Amino acid sequence: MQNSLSTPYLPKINRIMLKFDHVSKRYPDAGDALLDVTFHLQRGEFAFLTGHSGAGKSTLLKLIAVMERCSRGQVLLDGQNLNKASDRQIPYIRRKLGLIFQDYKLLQDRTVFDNVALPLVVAGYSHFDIGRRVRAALDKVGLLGKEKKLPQTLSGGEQQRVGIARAVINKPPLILADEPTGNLDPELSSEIMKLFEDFQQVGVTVLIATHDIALVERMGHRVLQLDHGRLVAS
Ligand SMILES: Nc1ncnc2c1ncn2[C@@H]1O[C@H](COP(=O)(O)OP(=O)(O)OP(=O)(O)O)[C@@H](O)[C@H]1O
Repeated sequence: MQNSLSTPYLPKINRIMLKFDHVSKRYPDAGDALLDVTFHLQRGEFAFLTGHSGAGKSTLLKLIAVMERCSRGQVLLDGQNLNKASDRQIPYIRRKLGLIFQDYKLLQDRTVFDNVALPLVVAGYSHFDIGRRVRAALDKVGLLGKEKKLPQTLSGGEQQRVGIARAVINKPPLILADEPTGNLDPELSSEIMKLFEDFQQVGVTVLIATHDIALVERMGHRVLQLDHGRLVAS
């Protein structure tokens, strides 16, 4: 029998952040975009997702963000079965994710501050908390002096940093990035990747889809490789 004194009152933490269990995805009137994909990411892992154009990288990320649902198998995010998630639960699931895109997806008529603040405004944070947290996030990505600028006055690398600050402002446990350095030169790409590594250092799980094989090889992290929807290396 277990001694209750030896059992600390800790919240249950799933060591597995993300699990794909025999996942397939078929789009109507198209072939299988993913076929029998099985892997998992431990909390705090850093992995790249690679593969040719059309291999299924974006589809895999969309299943995690519940922008698409799988046709077979199961996707579990932090222990939650996403197949069973109701539409009402989707905003709460997405708060666990920091989503980063190749084209930054910034609001061009809003300042850097407003772009980064957006998730906190939506979540109902106080004015005081928003100011404090936005400045801390901008400091982290090296943009503290640029809070009043409009995105189009910034370089590509700076705009992506704004996108990253916005993605991490809610302290999500999982960062998903789809070709985050696709529009950047090698030096800026390395700087952005260094930022992702900094988040991993504090326990965040990171999954980055990229075509940039040279960058992937240079960084030496785990690689999940898709080929025509099948996972051929993990
Ligand atoms: N909404 C959709 N409807 C129908 N087919 C789709 C849809 N989205 C993707 N596909 C198809 O699924 C396959 C995988 O596409 P996906 O965008 O996931 O690949 P990818 O590896 O991200 O490619 P890229 O590197 O070019 O972005 C492709 O054959 C694509 O044409």
